[in-house]
Amino acid sequence: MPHLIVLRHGESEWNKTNKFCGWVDVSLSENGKKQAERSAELLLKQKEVGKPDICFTSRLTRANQTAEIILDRMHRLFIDTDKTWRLNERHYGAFQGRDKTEVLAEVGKEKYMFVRRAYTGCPPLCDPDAECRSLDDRYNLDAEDEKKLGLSGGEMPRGESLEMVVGRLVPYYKAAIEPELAKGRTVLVVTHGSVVRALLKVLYSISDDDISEVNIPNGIPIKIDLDAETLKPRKDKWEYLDPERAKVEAEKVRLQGFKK
Ligand SMILES: O=C(O)[C@H](O)COP(=O)(O)O
Repeated sequence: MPHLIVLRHGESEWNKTNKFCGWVDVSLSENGKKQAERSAELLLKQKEVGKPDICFTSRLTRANQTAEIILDRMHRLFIDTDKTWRLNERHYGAFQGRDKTEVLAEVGKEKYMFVRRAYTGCPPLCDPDAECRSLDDRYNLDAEDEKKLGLSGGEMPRGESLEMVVGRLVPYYKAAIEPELAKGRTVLVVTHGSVVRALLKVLYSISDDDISEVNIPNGIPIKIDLDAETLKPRKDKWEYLDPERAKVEAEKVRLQGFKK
């Protein structure tokens, strides 16, 4: 039976300092590294799932570090690890680098939560020559793989809604990730909060309204057992490998910016 293991990276330095991050390439905090270690421990206990056969991650350091820590602890550093911009966090546009509490005070609670969690919520766009777009060389790194997969990334984003993340994720999921699951493999996807939300929305047919209530904690794996034929989830709800901690941490994510 194919297994999909999905998680958001461990706490980043900017998660810790309450800043919007998006495509800015920051590292894990020490706590984030510990969360990655704990994720590996949780996965090692999942005897029926077995160890990952292949890993997919983003072009951002915080996710790559998390993946490397997990694979190292599971003695699976030798497996293929595919990196792609399509698993990057949503681009947070002109909010990137800004303090969440300051943005909340500036735009008000309704707009703040609309941008963060509404399906169509999009931050103000960043300047075309903004620092964060220095990723474009790595973005171009994917050009060859994109061509092989029959994908074309188009213009680099300057700010994304969750709807836009779904739009750039799904073609990649179908072209690169699903074929691995169709082989009955265990696939590890180490990515970002918005991408996990996008994937859950598609896999569990979560409505555009209901997805705004979904918050993703740092560094707690979600195990999704898939039907071998349809590659759809066998259960109607995803399960965290540490459900109690996930509930507490997800609420903290929702409240980011409201408490200093
Ligand atoms: O990119 C970021 O700022 C965070 O990882 C996600 O932030 P959010 O939970 O406010 O969307």
